[in-house]
Amino acid sequence: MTQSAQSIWTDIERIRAQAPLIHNITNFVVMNNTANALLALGASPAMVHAPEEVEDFVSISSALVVNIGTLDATFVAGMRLAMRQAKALGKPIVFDPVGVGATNFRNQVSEELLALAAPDVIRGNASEIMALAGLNAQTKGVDSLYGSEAAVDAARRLSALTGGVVVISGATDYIIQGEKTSIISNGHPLMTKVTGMGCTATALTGAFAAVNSDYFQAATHAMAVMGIAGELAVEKKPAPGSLQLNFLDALYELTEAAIADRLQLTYA
Ligand SMILES: Nc1ncnc2c1ncn2[C@@H]1O[C@H](COP(=O)(O)OP(=O)(O)OP(=O)(O)O)[C@@H](O)[C@H]1O
Ligand SMILES: Cc1ncsc1CCO
Ligand SMILES: [Mg+2]
Repeated sequence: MTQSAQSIWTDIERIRAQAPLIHNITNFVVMNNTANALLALGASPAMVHAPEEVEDFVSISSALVVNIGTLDATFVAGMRLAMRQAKALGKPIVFDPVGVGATNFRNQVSEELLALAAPDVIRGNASEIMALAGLNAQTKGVDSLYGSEAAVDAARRLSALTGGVVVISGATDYIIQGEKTSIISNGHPLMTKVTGMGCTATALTGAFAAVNSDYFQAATHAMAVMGIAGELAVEKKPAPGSLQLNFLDALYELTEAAIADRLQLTYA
């Protein structure tokens, strides 16, 4: 048993024991998927975005996940209030810049939110991380046009700017903070055929950040679990509908042995 597998398992046991309340302001597409993934992992999700109540909700939650996938002015108002409150209370903030680079609205809102309350973890695909770092990156709506390795320099600059962790997901996941880099090579290409697997990675990162205040470790653990659960699900049946269901079962049934057997984690 490697130390890394043990440390991932310790976090999963904490999540299962504590069932931390994870406050999600997320998009209409993935609300159901990410709530179910958080439940299967052992956390307690709530999808709460009304500006009238987000501050109260942040104060009873263990982490805040903000995802800009289906943005409008009301969502933005809720995100501002929630992120400011999370900062004031020292709760971890995980940010998913879905589709940033595709429109000026997404670019402006992301820039404003980052300046308002620097996220502890940002998770995006390569196009999103490059766009967020100020590069004029090409994006195809919410899908990446680049491999994750193309965004490593951008992620490092973004991490220097926020002081937080930046995760680039893809065939290989890079988790970057300052000079530190961890690399997860788990996962399966079929995962791109289910909507919101990236958003799910972000939501799970919220659960790990709720139980592990070393956010570099928390993000690394979340990406490892994401990839391993994806592999287990594809092995049950390699098709998108089944993958979506079997992924939840894999999260729920995950064992320390499966993590130790499959973990593909290196540090650079
Ligand atoms: N080609 C691939 N090979 C192996 N695993 C992959 C591949 N592409 C994605 N994954 C897995 O899927 C996870 C989600 O990453 P992806 O980069 O596809 O998110 P995304 O583009 O933000 O998705 P979405 O916007 O739909 O939520 C990765 O962390 C990884 O585990
Ligand atoms: C498909 C889609 N469109 C807006 S958000 C979202 C979920 C995947 O990012
Ligand atoms: Mg995405």
